[in-house]
Amino acid sequence: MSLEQPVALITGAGRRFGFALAQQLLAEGYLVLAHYNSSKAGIVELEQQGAIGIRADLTDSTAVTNLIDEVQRCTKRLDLLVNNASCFFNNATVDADPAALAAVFQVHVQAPYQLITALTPLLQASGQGSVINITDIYTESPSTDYLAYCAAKAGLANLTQGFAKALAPQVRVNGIQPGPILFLPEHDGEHRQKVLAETPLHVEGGLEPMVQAVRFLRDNPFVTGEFIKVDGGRALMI
Ligand SMILES: NC(=O)C1=CN([C@@H]2O[C@H](COP(=O)(O)OP(=O)(O)OC[C@H]3O[C@@H](n4cnc5c(N)ncnc54)[C@H](OP(=O)(O)O)[C@@H]3O)[C@@H](O)[C@H]2O)C=CC1
Ligand SMILES: Nc1nc2c(c(=O)[nH]1)N=C([C@H](O)[C@@H](O)CO)CN2
Repeated sequence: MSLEQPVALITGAGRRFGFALAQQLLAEGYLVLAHYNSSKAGIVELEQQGAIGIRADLTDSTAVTNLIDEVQRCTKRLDLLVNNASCFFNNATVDADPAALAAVFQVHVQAPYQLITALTPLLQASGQGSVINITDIYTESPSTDYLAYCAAKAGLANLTQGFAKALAPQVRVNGIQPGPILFLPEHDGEHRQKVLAETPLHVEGGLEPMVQAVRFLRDNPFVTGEFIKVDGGRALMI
């Protein structure tokens, strides 16, 4: 790693948005620390492009500590931390399993808190340290089908504002509130049509608009404690 090479840690980098963002940052010359839990195949692909894969189950605080230790072994600076990892559990899932309920808050609140707190010295050493937390449009108007998930994402949104105040001026902290950027394979046509009918731009956003929002928040030196909605206008309708 050269002295000037920027370094990014992305959680949940093994698939979908986290994977796409990792590839973009690799292409921009970053040393990417690609965190994952189960998506090893994506990490192998990123490692072939120069990333360093680090596994940690973010429901396990000891695993998070080990992740932090590994990051500190890999680098003396951190230019960008993206808290992307997320477990999208609905009410039925968390009602059936107390561990799933706990996981929603461990992954979305506890682990980001641990990571931001412990990695602040590396973010300060960057001279342009930036944290971007991926929340959700439903933090302000919760979905009744995902009560715990929305509460946890609201907690991450609050951490975003709190750390923005606490870490200024050395480190900026912002959030992105996605809408329907990428459906899950299990989302059937009826669900997709319903969601897009309720979305003013009537299309699934895709991952590039999210990457563009990361670049804006990363590069704008006078924005902190702020959120960008990348949702096709869906937040207007909920
Ligand atoms: N897709 C969409 O339309 C929307 C997405 N968002 C948010 O945008 C972000 C990216 O979305 P998307 O790519 O669809 O997310 P996914 O649900 O596809 O991926 C989530 C990532 O989180 C990781 N993860 C989940 N649980 C754990 C855990 N216990 N320990 C460690 N890592 C874990 C997964 O790792 P692994 O695969 O290695 O297990 C995975 O890489 C998320 O924060 C999501 O909440 C918000 C609104 C809409
Ligand atoms: N971790 C995730 N969180 C969310 C997802 C997802 O796929 N993974 N998707 C949504 C959207 O509601 C989307 O599925 C459109 O219905 C919210 N959060």
